Amino acid sequence: MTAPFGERFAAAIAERGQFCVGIDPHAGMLHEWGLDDTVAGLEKFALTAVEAVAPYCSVVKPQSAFYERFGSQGIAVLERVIAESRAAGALVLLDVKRGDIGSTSQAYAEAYLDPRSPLASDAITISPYLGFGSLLPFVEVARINGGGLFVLAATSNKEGPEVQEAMTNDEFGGRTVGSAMLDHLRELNHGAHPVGSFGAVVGATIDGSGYDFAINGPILAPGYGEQGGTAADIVRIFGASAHHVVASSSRGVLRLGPDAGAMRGAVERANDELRSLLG
Ligand SMILES: O=c1ccn([C@@H]2O[C@H](COP(=O)(O)O)[C@@H](O)[C@H]2O)c(=O)[nH]1
Repeated sequence: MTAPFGERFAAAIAERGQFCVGIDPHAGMLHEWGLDDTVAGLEKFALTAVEAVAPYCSVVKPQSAFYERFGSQGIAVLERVIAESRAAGALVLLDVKRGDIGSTSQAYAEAYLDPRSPLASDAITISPYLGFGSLLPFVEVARINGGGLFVLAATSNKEGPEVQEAMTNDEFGGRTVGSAMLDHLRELNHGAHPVGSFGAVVGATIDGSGYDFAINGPILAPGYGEQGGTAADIVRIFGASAHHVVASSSRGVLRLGPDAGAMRGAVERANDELRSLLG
């Protein structure tokens, strides 16, 4: 039986560090690598990046949108990215930001977290915009299969605060929407050791004051690198909770390709920097 995601996450970052690489085959990046914006270009790009970084980082985060763009053939490439990243020993966090009414959430959960699915990953990102309760099928399927979830709480983009910093009414605790999501995660992870399986997405670019990040769960911090987030920001934003954070960068690493040594070097530098600041 697969161990709970939280256990596997804690072991992975202890062994390989707190840096996550996003495998995001942007059309412009394919062009920079001298590849065509075709399925063949996508496959070459994504698998070259996986081979260069997956053996050296704890978490690999393919962004589903860049594969979906090519329809079923792009999804077939995503399946290989997932399989080859896992074979290289990295945890795969598929960035799909799914979420719907409960019955549909159930189907999404089975698509990404049931090991019988061709897209089965270690963890996925999910969106709570239909209410946290609508996500409970994801929680059930994750529990059964040892999977992990990362719920959007305080995202890295400048538009996020319109929703995430809106206040809930008294019936729902009179707190910001982002804080409400962190509170739900804290409840789900209560008592888990070494850390729970239910994580938050919190940008490495945000102010962060006003949030309590002690959720006893993993935290994905995208926006590191290209969007301006730094290792110092991880310490500033998360404080004592920083030891459960993976800082994620996509373009910041991929821009160095197709030179595998350069991409691997970027992973090692980021891991070293995070280790020296986070201990
Ligand atoms: O708050 C969020 C949530 C997800 N993302 C995703 O992370 C990467 C960022 O890519 P960079 O090239 O390192 O900027 C991308 O897949 C986003 O969809 C995010 O940026 N912010």
